[in-house]
Amino acid sequence: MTMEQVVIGTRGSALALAQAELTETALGMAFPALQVVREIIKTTGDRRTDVALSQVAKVEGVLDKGVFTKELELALEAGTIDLAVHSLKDVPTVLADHFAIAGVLERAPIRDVLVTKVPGGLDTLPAGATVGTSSVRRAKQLLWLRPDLEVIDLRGNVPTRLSKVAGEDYDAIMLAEAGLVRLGHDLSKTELVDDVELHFAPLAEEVFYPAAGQGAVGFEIRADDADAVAIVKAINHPATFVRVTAEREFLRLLEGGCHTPVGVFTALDGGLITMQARVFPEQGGEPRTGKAEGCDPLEVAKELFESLA
Ligand SMILES: NCc1[nH]cc(CCC(=O)O)c1CC(=O)O
Repeated sequence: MTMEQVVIGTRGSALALAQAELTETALGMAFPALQVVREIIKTTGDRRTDVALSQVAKVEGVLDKGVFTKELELALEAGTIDLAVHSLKDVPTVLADHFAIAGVLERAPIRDVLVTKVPGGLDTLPAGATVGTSSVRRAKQLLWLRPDLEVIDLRGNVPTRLSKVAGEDYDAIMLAEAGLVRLGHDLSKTELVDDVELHFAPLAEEVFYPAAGQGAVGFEIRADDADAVAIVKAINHPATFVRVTAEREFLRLLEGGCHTPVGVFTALDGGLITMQARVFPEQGGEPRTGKAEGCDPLEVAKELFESLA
């Protein structure tokens, strides 16, 4: 990139575009003279809405997840973009050496939300209700908290999924609060979708553990692009960066050994990081939960990992 112009790469979903716009606004405020160009890139995850998300990586041979990020990395590599805007929870915890996450936006809420056709929350869903999600983390926790529920795979971007819960196949679905809020939904009200009234029930993170990095937007750049590093540092939100660094490090340590569903979240109070995790064994059974505290994100992650290992 030049210091006159930066090309940002984004997926084309409504949420991705909303996040690209937040990024452009932040860049515009920090660098009024900088020309910001937007390049929309389709990823494997956007093309393959026909297969369950957990299968996309296998079918398409995309290693280490990366189903929503690989094409953006290819564009970074090719120099067609200088900065990739990602939902951080979709970014693999291990990047090639020539890439880096140089900064993040201020985090949106981290909770998961149950979207239902009858008012109420997870406790009041009728026995045997069907809940749509494509996340193994959400599926495991749902069935652990409510073994009577039926979890059904559900793909598509946020507006598509809202439309699906309004239909007949699902009594409820789960979505990230961050995505809903960034798309302008007001969770304190009911909402009419396809003439059906939908209710939003955010689940406290201590009840339903979010994904590492949930609600955060991360900026990936070429590690040797000093100009890109500098502009990203200028719009970085340090408190969010500390929290997501801890969460992603915890996930990275776990992934070294196995591929298990995990929920993890942090809080930051002054300089003190508190991290809690819920890890489901691969073979099924009761999850392990743990908590660690400290001031260094990598150390907190390591301590929690070791206490659960
Ligand atoms: N590809 C799924 C994805 N990646 C990021 C978000 C929402 C925003 C976030 O959690 O940061 C979503 C949708 C969802 O989980 O409901």
